[in-house]
Amino acid sequence: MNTQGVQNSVKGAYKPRIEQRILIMTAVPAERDAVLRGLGGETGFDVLAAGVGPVAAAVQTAKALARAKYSLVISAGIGGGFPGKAEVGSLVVASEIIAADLGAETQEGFCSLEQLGFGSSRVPVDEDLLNLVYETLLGSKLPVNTGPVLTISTVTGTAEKARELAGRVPGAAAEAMEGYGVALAAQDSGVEVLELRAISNLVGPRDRSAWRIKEALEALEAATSILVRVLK
Ligand SMILES: O=C(O)c1cccc(C(=O)CC[C@H]2O[C@@H](n3cnc4c(=O)[nH]cnc43)[C@H](O)[C@@H]2O)c1
Repeated sequence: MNTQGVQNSVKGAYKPRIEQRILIMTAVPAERDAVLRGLGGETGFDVLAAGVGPVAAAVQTAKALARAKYSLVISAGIGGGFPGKAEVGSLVVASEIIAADLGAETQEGFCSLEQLGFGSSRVPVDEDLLNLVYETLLGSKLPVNTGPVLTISTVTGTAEKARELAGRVPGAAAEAMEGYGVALAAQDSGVEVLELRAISNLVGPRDRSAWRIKEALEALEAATSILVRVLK
């Protein structure tokens, strides 16, 4: 928990200590616009489209955090769901934000930053905040799961790679391309972070024609319109 928020022992009791803004980072304008529609003109939120990938996300998040005070940063957008963990059209709230391809390939398999001794490839999510968001969405009857969300720089395009990632991160629910960049910038500023993904496709063999972007953007909008009531 950082110094900008207050928690007590009651589950789901996350409350910003003073009125501060919430920053929502998306990748592309279509995601930003879905979030803005969900917010319905509510004040206290800044919503940005940073570009695709963790580097653009980190750079733009850090710049935004330098411009204003925020109590919370949310990485939001569409994402791929791991088969059996998150269906197309559903939502995933990250329990942990993991840089899944940051490391080294070896003859024995993938070596993470931790294994290489270069720090952490994982950014934790505050448990009370996660519970508040997950339970709110669950209560709203929107299809929602929680689990680790992987950040990758290259969209997974084979069943073999999907199996490798799921094997490496037990319980992995979704993958996307920005969460870890947003999370690292937030962590560096001592601000809490969340990642919310609306599932447009399954992680596995590439079939861009099967991506259900419209449905995912509608789910993102619906989730935002529910969450706006509890996050402020
Ligand atoms: O073409 C469009 O209309 C359109 C509208 C909104 C978003 C897009 C994107 O292509 C966004 C790219 C964005 O999506 C995330 N994403 C979605 N599925 C996956 C996946 O299976 N693996 C990794 N990332 C995924 C990712 O965060 C990209 O930034 C197009």
